Amino acid sequence: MASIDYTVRGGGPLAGTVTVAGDKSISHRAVILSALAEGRSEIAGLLEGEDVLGTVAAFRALGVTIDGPRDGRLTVDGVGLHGLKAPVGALDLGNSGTSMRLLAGLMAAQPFGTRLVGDESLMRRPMERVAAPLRLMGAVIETGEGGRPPLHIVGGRGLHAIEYRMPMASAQVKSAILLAALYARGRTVVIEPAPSRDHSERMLAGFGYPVHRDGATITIEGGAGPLRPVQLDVPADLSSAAFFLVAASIVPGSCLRLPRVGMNPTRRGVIDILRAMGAHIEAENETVAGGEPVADLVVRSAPLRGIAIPRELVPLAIDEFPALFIAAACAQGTTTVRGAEELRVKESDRLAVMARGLAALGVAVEEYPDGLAIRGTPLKGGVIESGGDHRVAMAFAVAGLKAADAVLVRDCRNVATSFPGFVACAKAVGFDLEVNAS
Ligand SMILES: O=C(O)C1=C[C@@H](OP(=O)(O)O)[C@@H](O)[C@H](O)C1
Ligand SMILES: C=C(OP(=O)(O)O)C(=O)O
Repeated sequence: MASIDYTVRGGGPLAGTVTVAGDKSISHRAVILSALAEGRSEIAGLLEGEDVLGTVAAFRALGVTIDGPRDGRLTVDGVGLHGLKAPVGALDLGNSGTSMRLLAGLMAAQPFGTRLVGDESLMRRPMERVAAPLRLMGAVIETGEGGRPPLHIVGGRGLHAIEYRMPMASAQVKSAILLAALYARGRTVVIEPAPSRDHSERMLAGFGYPVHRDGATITIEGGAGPLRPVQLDVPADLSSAAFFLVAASIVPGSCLRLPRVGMNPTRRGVIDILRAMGAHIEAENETVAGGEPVADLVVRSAPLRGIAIPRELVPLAIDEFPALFIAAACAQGTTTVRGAEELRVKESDRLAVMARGLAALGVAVEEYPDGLAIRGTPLKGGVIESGGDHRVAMAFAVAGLKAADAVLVRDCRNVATSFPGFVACAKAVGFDLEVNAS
């Protein structure tokens, strides 16, 4: 398959409104819980990115009738908690860690077996983190070599509740356990080492299923009733908005408006970090959509300064580090992040791939096992290997706005997994961005 490359050149101020697509994490969960509800749910604002389309395809293969998506609208005829059917063949979840880990939890509780596979990147990602707690619940799961996919899940095991202290802050692990716990005998307790995104807890409650939180402890009782279908509006994805928050901050004279962006406190670390660096971001028209806080964001360019990013903000901004590293490269002084070793097991090793790319643009970067130190430097042009990682590709497209010469970003096809409209949005507000197939 031809590689999709971006060429970005520096330019004038960015201006206008960017309507970023629906939140990826919330979209996955909306599809999953709608499929398990008793009756028809209607979702608006769904992300039509490949990752979410993979989750939709998986539920069709599990016997759920789903209409759409069209213009972000999806109608799901939920089959109830016990209505899924055995799929024919393996479920291929493409590039999506969220799909594989959440489905592992759900499939562990089904009366039939399943096999979960993915693309080259997903087949390298760690899966023992979900398999281990699910086995403690009574599931039988085989992982591939080194605890990686494929996942072979033997069905027909009655699960029982556990009390589980998670070793890392991971919403995917937490959500896999919560989905399995819907079917488990007894009361499951999950304890988080630090807050991770809480969309699953919020959405389960929205579908009428009781979930209790007390500090770091989440409690859920198996068999506590059906999920009731809903009408749900997915907010715009702050993780996609982050590229534009950084872009407008670093290009002098810029001002962008981003409507209806998700502002969940367990997601908004990127705003707190950028503000601490001196960014000018305002939230207007704050309201609630689909059980999630949303706001219109207005960002204006501002001189940024390097900071030591507080460790407690790391899980709250985990997907935004590629964008934040570009902000750091354009800031005055040095920015350090530590405690971010999870970045090594995303779609790529985001610490290594970002460090290499920044170095290619002339930035002084020091790499630690769990972080980076980046000294702000005027960027030169160059060629960047994205490692097939959508967030790395978009981050370096933003860097191109500030580089002295063109920045060529290779292997950008996977931008379609999380933000298929990225190029159109970027061009509409003034990016000088060319797409080439090589
Ligand atoms: O639950 C989710 O929707 C996600 C959780 C995070 O992963 P971890 O659970 O591995 O931290 C994040 O990086 C991913 O993009 C989406
Ligand atoms: C890590 C990410 O997604 P996933 O784990 O679902 O592949 C991401 O979107 O940055």
